[in-house]
Amino acid sequence: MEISRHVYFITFGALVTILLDFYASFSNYALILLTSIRACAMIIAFFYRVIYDTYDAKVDSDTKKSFWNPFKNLFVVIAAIEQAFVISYLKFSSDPWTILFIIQQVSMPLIAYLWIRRIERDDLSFLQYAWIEMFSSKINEASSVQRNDELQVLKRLFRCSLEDSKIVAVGTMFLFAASLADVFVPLYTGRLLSSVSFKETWPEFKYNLIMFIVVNFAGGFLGGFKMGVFALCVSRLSARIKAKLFGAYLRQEIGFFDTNESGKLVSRLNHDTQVMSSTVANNIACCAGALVRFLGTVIMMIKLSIHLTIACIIGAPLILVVAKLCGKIHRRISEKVQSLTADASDIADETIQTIRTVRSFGNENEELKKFEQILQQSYEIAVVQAVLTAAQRWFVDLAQLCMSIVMLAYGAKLVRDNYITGPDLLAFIIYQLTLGGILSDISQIYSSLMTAAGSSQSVFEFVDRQPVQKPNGTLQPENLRGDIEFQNVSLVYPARPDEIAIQNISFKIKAGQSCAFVGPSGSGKSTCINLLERFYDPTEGKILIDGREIQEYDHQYLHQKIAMVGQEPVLFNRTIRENIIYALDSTDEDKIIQAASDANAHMFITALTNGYQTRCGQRGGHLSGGQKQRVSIARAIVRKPTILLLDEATSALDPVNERLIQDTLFYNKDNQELRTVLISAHRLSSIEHCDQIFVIHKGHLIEQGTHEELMTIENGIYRELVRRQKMNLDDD
Ligand SMILES: Nc1ncnc2c1ncn2[C@@H]1O[C@H](COP(=O)(O)OP(=O)(O)OP(=O)(O)O)[C@@H](O)[C@H]1O
Repeated sequence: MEISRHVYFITFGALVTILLDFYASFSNYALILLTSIRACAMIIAFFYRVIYDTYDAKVDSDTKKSFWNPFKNLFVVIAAIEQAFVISYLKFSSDPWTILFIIQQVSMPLIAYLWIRRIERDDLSFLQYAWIEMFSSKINEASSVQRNDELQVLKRLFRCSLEDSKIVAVGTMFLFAASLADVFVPLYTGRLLSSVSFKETWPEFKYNLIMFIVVNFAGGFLGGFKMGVFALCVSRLSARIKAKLFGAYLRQEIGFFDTNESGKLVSRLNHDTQVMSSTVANNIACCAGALVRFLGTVIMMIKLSIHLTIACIIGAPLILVVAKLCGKIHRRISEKVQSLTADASDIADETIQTIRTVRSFGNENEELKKFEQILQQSYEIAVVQAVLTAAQRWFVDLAQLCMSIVMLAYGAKLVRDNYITGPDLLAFIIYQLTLGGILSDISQIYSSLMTAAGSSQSVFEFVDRQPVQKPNGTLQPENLRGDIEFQNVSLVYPARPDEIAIQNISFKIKAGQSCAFVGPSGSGKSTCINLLERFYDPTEGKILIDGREIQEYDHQYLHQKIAMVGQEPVLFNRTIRENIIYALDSTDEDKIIQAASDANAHMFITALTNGYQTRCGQRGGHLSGGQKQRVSIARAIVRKPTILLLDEATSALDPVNERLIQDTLFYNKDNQELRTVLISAHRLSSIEHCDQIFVIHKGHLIEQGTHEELMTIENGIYRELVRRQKMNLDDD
């Protein structure tokens, strides 16, 4: 059915009810007045709608809603007050017609309100809609698609927690038992209080006292167990999700890390997974508990007095409307506070990470000022938030107080008319207050479940993400010779999809050769080396090692045979020894010392107080640039690679040391063979002796040959680079 037809249908139904109300309330002027106002409002809205739908179908639905919403809310409020009047003037009896009439009166405005909202939004089921309507505080933010997604995500999260089904079952048992005990607390509190105030007999007082102690003790005791068990679930779930997410990160291709900042990924890992696990375990538990308590409380209230229960249900929307209105503003403000807090922590994080740069520019005060500015902004918003929190509390309390006054006045009338006893009225009032608490609990549970769904969605997206790289093969030949071939290789980096980093590059390197990539900065030298490490797969073309495509090889095998020392060698915050043997199962001490000696690092390491046990600091920050380079060279050669990739690996060393190390690098002492070595270097004097030199310029391979051959090319780039370097000119 179209939206407008729904509206006509509802409006027509409401008009019929109004006529019925006129008929029922002919002797009451206040009621006639209210009914008339409602009727006028409805008629105006009805014709407005007809005109709108007929003549101005082009007007966007938001504009229509902005007109329709106040009317609709007005109907509901007036209808609720009107129904309250109608009921208060009824002569209550328990005959089915009266009950039917009451149900119709109570349900009509609620149903109309819910349906109108439903049709204005998305095609949700009535129950889904009722749930969102009653408890959502972010009505306009999410589309139905999102809500369905959120529901799916929550279901999946729930399934994840079911892996601990036994623990969850025990927790749920305690939860139901504790909630059941809680249901009886108001009853016996009321009875105990009234046995004191109405001076009941000692046995009655004793019974109420014992029951009061029993239900309170049982509620607290079982509740404690429940909390403990669910806390266990939270930590198990959190550990599982964290491990899954971390595993998913490690599976991704390097391009993924180019496009997703590490801070964001770490925050997902630490913060979002925690939010997910704690919210789902705690809130699903709380939700189940709250529903048990809600049902129990309503049943007890009906048992104590059906009249008061109905009056209470009529008033409840008023409190919900107030709470929801404040909640909406509150949420917006807290989002702003959260984003400012995140900004502040970003600045702090970045400044601490780059403290050396900040210090070298003497920019500490500016950074502090920036930080303080954001703190000030978030403080100002926090003040508004504090005022609003107070106002919200005040409004909700006021609404509750009004409700309580009405209930007490109406309750007193019922006591006078002998519909309810004094002690039961007291118990009822306590139940009514408890119900308010439960409703607000449920609304908070809903909000935090939605927050958890938001966090989970992005976490699951990462968990499900399949790396956009060809899967690794299984090839593990016993001997890898070390022949390399590039066939028309091109690469576009994922972070820069519009630029070609290298294009149509082809060359062959024989096993045991040493080759160098040279060219101006940014020309694509490191890119060629990265491709051999399989950090990226070529966008076009093939890379062959010993005649087989690089992706056919097993991942672990390939990285045992190919070692790389990068431009900015990264060491782990572990000991030097641990850094050298990184990713190796076992290495005897002699081999470690041999590798360190070959990398010309043994001397400086043994000169340190703790020798090989010296810790390197974060990213190797406790060592000098040259020391870091030498430790990482040792790390590369200790595994006796068949192919060694050196990307500016000796740039921080003096020429004498550089030459010394290079001589040992080309030779694989294990099998007494030369190894294939690829060097990317700016210092051209260090690569003159290489078997082949590839000159790369703007992503193209433009010259290739030995030093001597390249020096003979007239106007050749290599020759020009050598000339400029000899004259100490910049090579860019
Ligand atoms: N991860 C990346 N994402 C996007 N673009 C990149 C990435 N790495 C390099 N580039 C770009 O690719 C081009 C080639 O870079 P590459 O690092 O291969 O140059 P290079 O010749 O090694 O330079 P240098 O001598 O300065 O190290 C450059 O334009 C660079 O900006």
